[in-house]
Amino acid sequence: MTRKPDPAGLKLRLIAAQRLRDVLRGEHFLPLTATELPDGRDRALANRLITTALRRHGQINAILEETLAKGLPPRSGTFEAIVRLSLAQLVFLPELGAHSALFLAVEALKRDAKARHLTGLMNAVLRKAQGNSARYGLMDEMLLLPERARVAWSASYGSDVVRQCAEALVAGAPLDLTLRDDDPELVAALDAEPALMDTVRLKNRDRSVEDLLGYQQGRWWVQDVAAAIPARLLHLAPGSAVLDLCAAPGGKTAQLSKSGYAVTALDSDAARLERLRANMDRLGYTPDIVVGDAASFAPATVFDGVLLDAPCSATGTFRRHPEVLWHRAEADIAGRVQLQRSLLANAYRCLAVGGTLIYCVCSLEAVEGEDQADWVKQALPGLALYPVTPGELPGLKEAITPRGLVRTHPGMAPNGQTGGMDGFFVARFRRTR
Ligand SMILES: C[S@@+](CC[C@H](N)C(=O)[O-])C[C@H]1O[C@@H](n2cnc3c(N)ncnc32)[C@H](O)[C@@H]1O
Repeated sequence: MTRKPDPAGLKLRLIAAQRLRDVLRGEHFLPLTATELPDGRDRALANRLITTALRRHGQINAILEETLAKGLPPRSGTFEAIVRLSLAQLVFLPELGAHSALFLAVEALKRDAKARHLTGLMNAVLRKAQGNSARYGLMDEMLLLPERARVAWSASYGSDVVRQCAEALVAGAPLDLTLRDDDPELVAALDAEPALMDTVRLKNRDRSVEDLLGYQQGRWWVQDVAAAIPARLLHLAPGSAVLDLCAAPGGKTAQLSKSGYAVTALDSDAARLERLRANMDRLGYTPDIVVGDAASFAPATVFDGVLLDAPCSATGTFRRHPEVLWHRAEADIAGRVQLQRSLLANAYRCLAVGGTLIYCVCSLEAVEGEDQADWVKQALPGLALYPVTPGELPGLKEAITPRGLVRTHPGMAPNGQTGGMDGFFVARFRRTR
């Protein structure tokens, strides 16, 4: 007996469900690649379903609460991933058609021995959601954010910014590039617009990063406009010795190299440093590369500048990694705060008297940002705050706080641009003794 061929669209949903399941279990979201799903249209659709399910995670939680009286069935294989992908399609991507969402959800479930007994439940949930899809489509945007983030961000920035963050979560992020050289012809050919200093923003993007003009020749690197701010604030003389702690994959190493500094790039993750090395080879920069622990690294000679881009909750990157919002609990943010303090203390030891330290995190949590600047004041008295002035960030004065710290969030954009920016915090210090 010959087996019936799989219905069209099933394979991509099975692969998407696997990827979403991994992310729900705590992995970082990486879009499916051509190796995983060679057909470009299938791949684009699978990635769209996953990203919609992740961006709408909070609203889908509310739908599941209403439609699953007893909650998610335990030990049910891919059930949760499939129901989330199907709700994403049914409610938030109606142009893809309801029929395929319902039919392929059940077909996908039948392929999973741990979940195939739940086809009745899947049908019931999706039919209820279909009946209510107009109402679900208009759900409160605030449901998009977990309560922890809503409360913490409201306290730090006010409710308007929280709403802007919710809107930015749905909108996603544009692609920003930092240019290796002043290159107006390249900017025009890329259909990009100047965003801030040597950062440009692509207006349209119809291909993968590697296929964009100038990538292979190392004429730019991908870096959100907010992420490009910290390295610009060092202002040292060319040739100065600069230590880039926590450097991989090297966006800031490339900027420091471009400024003409003698750069040492350190990271504890050897595999990520290999990516840094490949990036520097492509761009033609030659920093010293060191595998080491930034909390205990003891250089033979101190540095004129240290940039500490500390490991953090990464909640400022939620437009590209919506899962960070749901993976970060209070306790693990507190763990990162302690790690950041030990890295700050060692960054101070690595810095020459008179040298400049930049501390930054891609986080929207004040405990990892503004509060750390307060901690430095009382715990590391040899470091004095060296305020950032409005003239240093033309077109982005609103990001500079009265104390001279830099705070960006997705509701901001430089020079009247649209498309927002990552949430970043930057503090600059000088070693006084
Ligand atoms: C925010 S990422 C750095 C991004 C990088 N600066 C850039 O601009 O491309 C944080 C990095 O910290 C590294 N890291 C975490 N703990 C570390 C430690 N104790 N010592 C050195 N690096 C560490 C991670 O491996 C990761 O590459």
